[in-house]
Amino acid sequence: MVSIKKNLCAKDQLPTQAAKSLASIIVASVKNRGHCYCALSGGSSPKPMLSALAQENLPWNDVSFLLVDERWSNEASQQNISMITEFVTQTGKQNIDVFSLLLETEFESNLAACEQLAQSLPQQLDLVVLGMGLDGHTASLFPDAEEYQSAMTSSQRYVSVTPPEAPHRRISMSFDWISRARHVALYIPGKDKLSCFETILNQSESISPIKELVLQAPEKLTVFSSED
Ligand SMILES: O=C1O[C@H](COP(=O)(O)O)[C@@H](O)[C@H](O)[C@H]1O
Repeated sequence: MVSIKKNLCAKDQLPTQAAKSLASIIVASVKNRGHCYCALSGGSSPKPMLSALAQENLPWNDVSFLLVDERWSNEASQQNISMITEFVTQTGKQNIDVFSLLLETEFESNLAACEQLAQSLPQQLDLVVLGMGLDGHTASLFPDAEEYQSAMTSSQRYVSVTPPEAPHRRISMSFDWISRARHVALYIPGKDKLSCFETILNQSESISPIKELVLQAPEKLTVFSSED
């Protein structure tokens, strides 16, 4: 099996430790290239880590944040952008660059607007922070969605995905854009997510965007998790 970097620690230490590692990637990107483009995932797991990241001494005005994926919902509590807005508020800094994926009122024209926005950003992002659902999806690349294969092979930067089980239609970074990033962090706190990750990797027949990432870009990937 391919070897990947794994940062495992106690669950209560994970948010701070992961935030410190991600902060050093952000600082190095700004030092080397003058700016850092960082894509963040939604869901509930990253919240404590983002609160810790907000306390780091970062060159905030040289960082742009965008979303790995978004849920097509009118309810703010369901939208991934709410989590980033909260994170930015926690930094206490003004004028941090954040790109929303909720730009238009109709889904297809919104997707086109997201793509246009994404095309104005670098082809190689500096850092993409992924999460993972216990069904094995990452970003909004759901293996059981009809659009899965096209989302995995599309050269568009954002794609449309309709998960059959999970709520809301989604706008997701394509596998292609994710896998081009300089660094990809997979933030999966807790033993359930860690064991789901290991099962996916060990099952020869599993269809999974995470397995594809491990196979196609292992050198970019760092897994942050905990065994408790
Ligand atoms: O729906 C989503 O789920 C995953 C995992 O979320 P979590 O609540 O288990 O942390 C997330 O990475 C993704 O961005 C989100 O849209």
